Amino acid sequence: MSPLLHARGVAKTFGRTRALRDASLSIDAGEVVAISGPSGSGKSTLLHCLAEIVVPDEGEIHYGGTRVDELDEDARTRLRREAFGIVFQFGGLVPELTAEENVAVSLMFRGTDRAEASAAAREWLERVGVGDCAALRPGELSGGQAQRVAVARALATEPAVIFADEPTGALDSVTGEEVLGLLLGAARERGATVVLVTHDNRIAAYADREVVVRDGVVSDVPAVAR
Ligand SMILES: Nc1ncnc2c1ncn2[C@@H]1O[C@H](COP(=O)(O)OP(=O)(O)OP(=O)(O)O)[C@@H](O)[C@H]1O
Repeated sequence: MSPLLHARGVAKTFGRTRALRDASLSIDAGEVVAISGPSGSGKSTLLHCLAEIVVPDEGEIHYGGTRVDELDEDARTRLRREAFGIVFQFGGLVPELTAEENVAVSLMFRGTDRAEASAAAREWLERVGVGDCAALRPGELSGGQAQRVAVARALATEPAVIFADEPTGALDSVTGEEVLGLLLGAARERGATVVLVTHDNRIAAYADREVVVRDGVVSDVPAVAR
């Protein structure tokens, strides 16, 4: 079986910084993979390349057997909206929108009408334990509440892959583990794939597999050879 996500020889430079030099990684459908490594080693850049947020300078990214790093911006945006859910360290919620609207918007981008999207958003907020925050804006939420809203937003579209960049990094350890538990519980229930960046060993231990980035290099044994 070919992997769901596959990076081969990916390199990315920002100005004079070589963020990634040679990253190769294969992820199977339904796997929960932690990307760990020292600060500045290129973890987030790798996640952003896999999630089609950043285009690599060299190398290839394949998703579902199709090469996706060469798609144009519109096609990559469509892929992100249709197949991916993304959780950032600080939530990345839109400050002007309420919690409910933040979640509903991701569904509306996919064509769900407003009433249905709002109802689904309220349901997801309930599921992650912040149903009573639906009418609040991100500035009125605690860090843990905001991150639960971000998790609801990422899960609401039922994506095939959830990318999470230090999703618990801004939270205390108990809240962080609760938020991670919600994210992984919902993902595993649906057989979704999760790619999680973390520098925290305790968080990485929740994954099926951990890959380490060092100085922009990742070497990973393809799933078929393990
Ligand atoms: N948009 C950017 N512009 C300029 N430099 C960047 C950009 N993104 C990343 N870098 C640089 O690339 C290198 C790798 O960054 P990256 O964020 O991928 O590392 P990381 O392993 O996720 O780090 P951390 O654990 O500290 O978040 C760093 O030196 C960083 O400063």
